[in-house]
Amino acid sequence: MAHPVLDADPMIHVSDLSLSYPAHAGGREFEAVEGVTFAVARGEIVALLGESGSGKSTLARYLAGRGREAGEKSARIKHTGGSASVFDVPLRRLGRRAASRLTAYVGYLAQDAGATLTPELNVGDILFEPIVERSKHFDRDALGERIAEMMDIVALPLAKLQEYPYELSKGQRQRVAVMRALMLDPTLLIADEPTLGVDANNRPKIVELLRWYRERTNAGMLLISHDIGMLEALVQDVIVLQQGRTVGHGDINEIFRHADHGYVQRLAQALRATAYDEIAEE
Ligand SMILES: Nc1ncnc2c1ncn2[C@@H]1O[C@H](COP(=O)(O)OP(=O)(O)OP(=O)(O)O)[C@@H](O)[C@H]1O
Repeated sequence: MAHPVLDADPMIHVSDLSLSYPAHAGGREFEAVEGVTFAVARGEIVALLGESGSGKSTLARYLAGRGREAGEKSARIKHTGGSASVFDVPLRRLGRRAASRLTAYVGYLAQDAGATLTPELNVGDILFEPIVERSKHFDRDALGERIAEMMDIVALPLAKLQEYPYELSKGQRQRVAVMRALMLDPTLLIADEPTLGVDANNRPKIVELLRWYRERTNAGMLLISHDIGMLEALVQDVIVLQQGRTVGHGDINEIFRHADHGYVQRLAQALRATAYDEIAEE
């Protein structure tokens, strides 16, 4: 069984990758990602962009080693072509044990993760949960200090540690979810829309948290985000998907300035317009 090589460079290597959802409810197998090629170098932050339904979440979940984790069979991702590896571990036919070995190092923030926090746990327990699940022996004081530092960065008062998800706003829940994804010190973070549902004033706090984490650990990141503030602060390379295929790939400024694909041009315009709207709001 392949063991994760944590200093592998690139961290993520994807070549001509195709991913499908199985046929269900009388429908056909659906190819969500088609022939995608890219790499994320060690310590690099790359963004995946593209309109709704372009395959971003499918690709992110698969690369996070969670492709077969979905409860329903119909949501399990099938590797139908090409290759993908993370920390030199090939993802095709990844067994359960190999997956759990890999996911110990790959943090994953699912889309809308703030909405799926365990309702019966308070924020403190939600943050400790991944650690407790891994081992009963940990330095509670050191972790407590780290949690306090993260709470400060995302501007959540410490009193919130005692509150339950239903007592928090949507944006507060999302901030807790992002903190939780960092608790196991992932060497690679794959995050699906980390600032989604967070108001414009609080989005920079999530950006700040990711920047802080990255400075501490030099972790690599694959971010799905259309948040222009986040892209500008953290990202250099972007991959643009449309209907499962790559339609742009390269330096963010180059891609947006010299976009030769109509969709990328429209996306760049839309992102600029969003940024201006936000400035106008403030
Ligand atoms: N469980 C599933 N079964 C069949 N098709 C699916 C399933 N989940 C997603 N799809 C389809 O796969 C395609 C890619 O979906 P995906 O969620 O990866 O796109 P996305 O770019 O992340 O979109 P969004 O920005 O809306 O999250 C879509 O056409 C979607 O309808």
